Amino acid sequence: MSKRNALKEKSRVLQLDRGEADTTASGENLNEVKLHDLPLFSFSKLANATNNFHSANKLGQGGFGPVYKGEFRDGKEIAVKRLSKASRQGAEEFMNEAKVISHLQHRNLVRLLGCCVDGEEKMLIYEYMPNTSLDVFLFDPLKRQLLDWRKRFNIIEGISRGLLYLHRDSRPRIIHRDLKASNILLDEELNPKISDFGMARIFGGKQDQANTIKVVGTYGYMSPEYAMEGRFSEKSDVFSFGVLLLEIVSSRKNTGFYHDEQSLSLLRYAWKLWNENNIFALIDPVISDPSFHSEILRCIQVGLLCVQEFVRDRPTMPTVISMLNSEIVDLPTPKQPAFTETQNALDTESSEQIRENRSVNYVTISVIGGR
Ligand SMILES: Nc1ncnc2c1ncn2[C@@H]1O[C@H](COP(=O)(O)OP(=O)(O)OP(=O)(O)O)[C@@H](O)[C@H]1O
Repeated sequence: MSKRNALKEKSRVLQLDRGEADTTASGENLNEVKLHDLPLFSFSKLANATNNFHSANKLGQGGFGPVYKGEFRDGKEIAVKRLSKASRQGAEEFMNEAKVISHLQHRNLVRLLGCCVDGEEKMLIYEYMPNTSLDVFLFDPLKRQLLDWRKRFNIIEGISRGLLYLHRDSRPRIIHRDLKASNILLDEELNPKISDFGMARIFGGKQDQANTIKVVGTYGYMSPEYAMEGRFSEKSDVFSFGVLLLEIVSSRKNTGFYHDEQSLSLLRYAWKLWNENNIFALIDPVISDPSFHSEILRCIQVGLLCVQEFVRDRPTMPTVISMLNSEIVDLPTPKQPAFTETQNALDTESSEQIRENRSVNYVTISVIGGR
């Protein structure tokens, strides 16, 4: 390799400067990510685009640092995630995100436009999503009225297609592990894009499940086998998708939702209504036009199938899509969802403790895994 090419190659390697390298069992260096074909942006270009990372340009704060809105001279808008130097966890997620998303391209995944590596500075540059994230619409009394049923169904379909791509069509295959409303970004036409791959895992060859003692994810969206045993697979993402689907239909958060004096999670409430033959009561009145009822009911039933307690009972994403499109006409009757029978560890006061342990939006529940 010529000196010039070697230099170019070096600049395409993101490195964490923290002494000894962490490696995987196969010897892969986790502190180094090779970003072939990913455009590099200079620090000065990004500083210009974001008005020197001005606080007025700040879109929010994620697990690995602030996110800024920027605009290039030609008018192209971007979102810049800047790795904050303080957080080691953030640095790991940053490297993971760069590694995972630089391989992916799908219209329902947020697009990574490039990166910046300049001394201590590390940034990832994304297409800008003017409507921010789904939670901002869904859980706001005024904004949710902008989401009629057609738009919501389009969002459900888009997320399911993005997830199908990750599970079955992308190379390598990906388990997202943190699917939730705040990780679904919306473009100008409210089309959904799955984002935040900081916790995603790459699955090789025929691998269909993995274990971890470090459970990362978000309270309310994690499947029982993942939250309690650290076991994750396509089906743990399917569980999160089911929670998300029920949230989209009801405009209610799975967590922090209380019905009457009893505290019921959304899953419990949905299951109660299902058993009382009163499932239409779950539908957000904003979308409750009787002409859509059969389509909405189908979506609720798919959602309930996805959140079933046992992994084997939950559908895969190809089946979910066939069910949503009515290619499968007769849907199975859902069995009991997870976290609905007894007061579960994730559903009682101990969840308060878990919430307190949350750093921004994720939890580390290694205790529940029973090391
Ligand atoms: N491409 C983008 N376009 C517009 N806004 C974005 C974009 N990416 C992120 N944001 C906004 O920036 C904020 C932080 O995003 P980020 O993905 O870093 O963290 P998060 O998902 O909110 O939290 P966590 O990383 O803890 O899960 C969010 O409020 C999101 O709405």
